[in-house]
Order: sequence, then C-alpha cells, then structure tokens
Amino acid sequence: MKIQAPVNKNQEYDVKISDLTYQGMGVAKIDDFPIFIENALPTEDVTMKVTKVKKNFAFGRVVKINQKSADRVDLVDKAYTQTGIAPLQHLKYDAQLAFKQHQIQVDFDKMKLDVQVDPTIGMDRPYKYRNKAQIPVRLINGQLETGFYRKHSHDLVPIEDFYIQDPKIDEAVVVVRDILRKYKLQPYNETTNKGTIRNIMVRRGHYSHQMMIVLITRTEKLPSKAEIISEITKALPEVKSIVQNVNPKKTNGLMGKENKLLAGNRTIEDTLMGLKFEISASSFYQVNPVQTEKLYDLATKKADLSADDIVIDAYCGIGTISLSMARVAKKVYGVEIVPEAIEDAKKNAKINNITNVKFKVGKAEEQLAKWQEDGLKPDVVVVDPPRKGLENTLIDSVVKMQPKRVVYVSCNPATLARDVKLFTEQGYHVNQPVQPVDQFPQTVHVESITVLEK
Ligand SMILES: C[S@@+](CC[C@H](N)C(=O)[O-])C[C@H]1O[C@@H](n2cnc3c(N)ncnc32)[C@H](O)[C@@H]1O
Repeated sequence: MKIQAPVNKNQEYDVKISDLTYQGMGVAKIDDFPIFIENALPTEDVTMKVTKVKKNFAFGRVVKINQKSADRVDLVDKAYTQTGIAPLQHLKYDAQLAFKQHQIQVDFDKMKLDVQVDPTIGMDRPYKYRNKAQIPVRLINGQLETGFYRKHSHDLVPIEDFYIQDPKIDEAVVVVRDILRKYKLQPYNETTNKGTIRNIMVRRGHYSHQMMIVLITRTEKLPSKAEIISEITKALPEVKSIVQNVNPKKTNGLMGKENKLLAGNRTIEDTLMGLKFEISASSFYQVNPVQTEKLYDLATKKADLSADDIVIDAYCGIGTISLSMARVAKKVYGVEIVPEAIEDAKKNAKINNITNVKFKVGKAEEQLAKWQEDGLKPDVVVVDPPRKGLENTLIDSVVKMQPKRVVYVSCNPATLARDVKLFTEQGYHVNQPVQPVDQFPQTVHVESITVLEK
C-alpha cells in the first residue's frame, strides 16, 4: 500500500523547527512526517516550500522566516546559501560548537556507550582559515568561471571570496582564472567529458607563505603551457611549485594518479608545532593550521608518552603526528597508503633531524597485522583514519598487540563510535571525556580525540 505523504512537492507550509540534523538541516514535522529544511534553525517558525517528497520524509527550503532563532546570523552574501561551502554559517559560532559536541554525544549514545563529550575547542576567528582550495572550473555563458557547486548539484556558482579560505588563496584563484581565460583554455564539461581544465587546487603554507598551484586537467596536453607557467610565476611571487595533475576519467573524483611538475619544487614547506614539513600535491595535510596545532598538541598530551615508549601512528600522512611524538617517545612507526606522502614523511624526518622513526607505505590494516606477527609491542597506537574509520582487521591487530593506550583522532563521529564499541568489547575503556576540536568552522564537520585504555 502506498503511503500518502501529508505534504506535496512545490507547496508551501508554515512549520516550527525542532532540531538540527547531522548535515545541519532544520527538522520539522507535519503529522509526524519529518521534513528536512535547508538553512532553518531550531525554534524558528518558517514558511517553507517542499522540494522533494520521499516515502518516509521530505526536503524543503525556507521561503520566509516568520520568527527568527536567537542563534541566527543574518547573511550578507546570499550566494553562500546556494552553495555547500559553509552550510552552518547562518548559525552563531558558539551554537556551532555546541552542535558539534552534541553530534558526537548522539553517536556515542546510539552505540549505548557511556562516554562523556567535552565542549568543542573553537577558533578565535572562525573564517578564512583553510590553507587549501579545490576549485572547479566550468563554462558559464561562454566564459571560463571558478566557483563552487550549487547545493545537491554540479552547477557552478561563480564566487571570488570563498569565506572560509585564506584570502591569499582566493586572490590566487582569481589570478589563475584570468590567465586561463587569457589563453582561452577550455573548461571541463562533465556531461561530455570534454575540455581541458577541470579544477584549480591551491595550497598555501600558513607560516611559510609558500604556495603550490595544481592545475587538474583532463588531457595531458596543456595548451599554452609555457605562457601559463610564466604568467603565474610573475603574478604570484609566493608560488614555489606548479604541478599538473592529469585526470582523464569521467568521475566526481578530483585528482588523477599522475602528477607532472611544471615549475619550481615538487613540494612546498610549512611549519607545524615547531617542526618543518614538506608537502607534495597528493599528500594529506590538515586544512586548518591554527586548530591542527591544538589538535595534535592535545593528541600528544593524551598519548601521555614516556621516553621508553614505542608508538605506532597508523594513517600517518606526511608524518605530522609521528614526528611530533618522536620528540618524546623512544621510537615511532608510521604507515600510510599514499607513496608520495611517505616520501614526504621520510624527508620530513631528515630535515628535522629526527632519527627514531620508521615509515612504511601500505594499507594500515595490512601493515599492523605484519607488525603484530613480527612481535612489535607498541605502548601507544595512534589512529587518524579517513571518514570511513577503521577496518575490523586493524582493530583486531591492535587488540592483539595490547598497547596500554589507543589515541583515536577522528573526523567522523559515526565511524568513531562504531569503532570504539568494538574496542570496548575487547577490554578497552574510555575513561576520559572525548575532546572535539573545531577544524572546520562554518561546516558540519568535526574532529575529535578519544583515548582508549586497558
Ligand atoms: C585523516 S588523514 C590523517 C593524516 C595524518 N595523520 C595527518 O594528520 O596529516 C588520513 C590518512 O590516511 C591515509 N589512508 C587512507 N586509507 C588508508 C589505509 N587503508 N591505510 C593507510 N593509510 C590510509 C590517507 O591517505 C590520509 O593520509
């Protein structure tokens, strides 16, 4: 029997918002039927228009706010609300921090884990923080444009001020855009998989001010290559590295496998926690340098290391956590799947004169099993996985090695709670509150540190 939803597409309804979802959408109910509404905040009365009706819920967007939340920030530039750049920017920053703390608590509660979550550590200036931009390039009204996708679509909204990025990066994107326009580069077309230039990636060292420009192209051939390189170098003196990344595939994935150095160095340098780091185009590097120092300082404190301790840093990237812990511990073993990142990590150990680290390329789940079979007995294991969290086999290997402590740095509370549950079923406990750190202000993402002990 077909369930009849109590709302119809394209019709307007007056509703009161009760809650915020994980993705930052306001929740309202009509006859117990949930509707998720963009840019709506708890306690607000709004007139909303239904945009999609599903079997058990619907989506809507705000047409008019009849009674505003005390936590609402009035937006000056409405372009942001059309895009997914900063989905929480209409919420006051204190309320964003509380929202993130609550999200993590909800995920632990769902797993029936008795875990306390502390208030989120925020930023003094929670804007213009990103040290990296990945900007799509598309053709709009016959002109090459850079900007951000409209929500739930791949239509580009042209934007010059990205609100949460380092302003020098915003400026560089406009400079590169104008050079690409001048040499009549063909923007990528997702429907036909034609055109040359897909994305512009820019990274800028927060302390070093060294900049890397990556031109992500569909084809190996980059028309007017020499002229483009020369103009970028002249216009942007901070640029120390220009790379071409070739991604010929019809895919949403950003970067292809092949990087070609066009000018300058393969890497740029930055400083974090008093250490120098070389970062290459394909390596992971946290996007919020100010908050990263707080996050890793805390992770090191919570690891509670002594000079005899052996540490494993699974998912080590370019060795940021490994090298900062190597200053305290006896030896650190790092593993990471991206070969360029391990190349950077080895170089980073050298330039910082750190010799008590060993880095391996590979899947963490496989390398930890090998280390366990080889009899490695770490005192502390640090895990900082991507959003999908840990493989069960990795958890099994860690448990077999019986470290006294596991420090879990997570960017996804749902997979964190799932994995913590598995550790607690095998004799580990969370004895101290989980600490969220806001790495991504104005967005719904949240980073946190959880300590598991025997
Ligand atoms: C959240 S990042 C953390 C990196 C590093 N700890 C840092 O903060 O710079 C996760 C890292 O895990 C790597 N990765 C993803 N899957 C992996 C796997 N199965 N085994 C090892 N590393 C993996 C990614 O390439 C990325 O560098």
